[in-house]
Amino acid sequence: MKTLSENRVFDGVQGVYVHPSVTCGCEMTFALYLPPEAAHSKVPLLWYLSGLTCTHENAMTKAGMQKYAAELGMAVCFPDTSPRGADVADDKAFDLGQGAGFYVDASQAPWDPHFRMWSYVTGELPRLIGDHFPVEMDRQSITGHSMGGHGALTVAMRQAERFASVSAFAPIANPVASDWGRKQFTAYLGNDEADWAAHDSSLLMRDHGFDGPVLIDQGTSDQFLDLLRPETLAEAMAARRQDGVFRFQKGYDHSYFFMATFMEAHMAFHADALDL
Ligand SMILES: N[C@@H](CCC(=O)N[C@@H](CSC=O)C(=O)NCC(=O)O)C(=O)O
Repeated sequence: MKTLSENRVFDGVQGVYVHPSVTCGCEMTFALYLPPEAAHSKVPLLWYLSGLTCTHENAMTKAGMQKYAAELGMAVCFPDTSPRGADVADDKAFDLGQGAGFYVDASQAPWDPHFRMWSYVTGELPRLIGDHFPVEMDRQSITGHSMGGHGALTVAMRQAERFASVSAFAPIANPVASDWGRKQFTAYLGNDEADWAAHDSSLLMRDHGFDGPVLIDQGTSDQFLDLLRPETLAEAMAARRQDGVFRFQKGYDHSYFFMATFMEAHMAFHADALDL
């Protein structure tokens, strides 16, 4: 692993690191914020999974998480959203290929050699972080935006033992019934829709939910509302009687201005679940 940069911010360190990924078969970059406490003891870890077109950098620079992470004593990890490189398959569309890994392991050509974001964020990257940084791997929570909200919810519901809490900003909430999902799952996973269900947060919520608190924020002026299908997840939470809150926030769109506005509340929610 190589350090690309380390900057002091709110008395902690915002680092960016690159490592050869066995899972993705290419170099992967991630960012990790360590709060001041991490200089002398291990700290809990919050994952932030980003959306379409993002790298590790968007949330690191625009979500305003470092101030709250420093105050709460929490590390934050920002993975990339896909494998990258000249040898990695891509597509002209912004919502397929590089920058659009959808947190699944592809089984179809030409994506299958590298597009293994499920295994990367659930296996290889957590192991690497736990081995190299002062984080408490038995105290983790997860959040994300849009495609990353979909990732956060599906990872949390399928690896419930790993996470104290899950939240999401404007998640792609029902990808099996949306053009943000059907196109990508067909490309990455193939035509058998039975293989898609494990990556749909509304279906997972209906089937088994999450054993912990859930917080979802969705802007009412989001330009992608019809693709996100928030009502399907809200209905599934109600049907499941899930411990959680689903909030429609009046006038907010899909941008990082929305995340920055509600980030403090999300981080306080996770801090509470992590007993901070
Ligand atoms: N270029 C696209 C819009 C892409 C976009 O809005 N991406 C969002 C995530 S959307 C769902 O996953 C994002 O977070 N972008 C990065 C940012 O820094 O804002 C279009 O033209 O429609």
